[in-house]
Amino acid sequence: MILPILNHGARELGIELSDHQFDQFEKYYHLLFEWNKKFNLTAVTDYSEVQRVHFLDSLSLIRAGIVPDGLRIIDVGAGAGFPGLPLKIAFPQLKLTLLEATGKKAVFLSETVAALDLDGVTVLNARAEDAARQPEHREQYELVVSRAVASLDTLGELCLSFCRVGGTFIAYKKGDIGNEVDGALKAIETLGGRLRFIQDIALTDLPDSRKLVVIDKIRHTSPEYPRRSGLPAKKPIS
Ligand SMILES: C[S@@+](CC[C@H](N)C(=O)[O-])C[C@H]1O[C@@H](n2cnc3c(N)ncnc32)[C@H](O)[C@@H]1O
Repeated sequence: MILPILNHGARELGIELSDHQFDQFEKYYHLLFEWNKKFNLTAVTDYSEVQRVHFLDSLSLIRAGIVPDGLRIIDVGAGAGFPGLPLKIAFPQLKLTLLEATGKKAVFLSETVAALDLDGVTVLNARAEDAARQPEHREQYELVVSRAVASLDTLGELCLSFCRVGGTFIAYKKGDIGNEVDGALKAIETLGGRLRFIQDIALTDLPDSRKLVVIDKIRHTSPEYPRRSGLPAKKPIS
């Protein structure tokens, strides 16, 4: 089964998917659709739209010049699995942690990982503020990704302490983010990061000004961060 929009967009990104990988995406779509009847996992359930705004958008990461295969990666606030799970399907060698605070979403993620027979995936039902203090997660990841979780200043605090020095944090964003990025520079610097660049996605099937904010981790994050649960969103570092 070939998902036509995903197929077209993946090729535009230079990603060649096998029949098995298309089958996994197809199964993922059906699980999302079925679970969404009982729990609100996503507002987007149309077959074409899921391929565009969930699957393809997730894979657009490689426009940042990073091929994630083999990397240790964490998706902070994974929700129904975006962008982490499409990346894992497309790049099976990566070692993925899906971090999600809401219990029922974490159950969906665990069941989907099992149904798709994916190995090397850990589902962590926790808040970022707590998980980032655990030694097995703190500064352990070469790549940290997050989409639609918080504004960049808050997100920096939730994400940068997972990233090892020399690693990369990539935030998926959309629209005019100039002010948001300017307002987050102090927080990023305080947390040991440095903005490298902002990459426009500009795919034929994703024309709505999506962007990747690419941040290098250049110094250790001070142990005082992240602050206790809720504070990064309530009082972003400024
Ligand atoms: C709008 S959803 C986006 C989900 C997914 N990343 C996507 O793009 O479809 C935000 C998710 O982040 C989770 N979240 C928010 N704050 C979090 C935190 N501090 N730690 C862990 N998860 C968090 C929420 O439970 C929710 O599932």
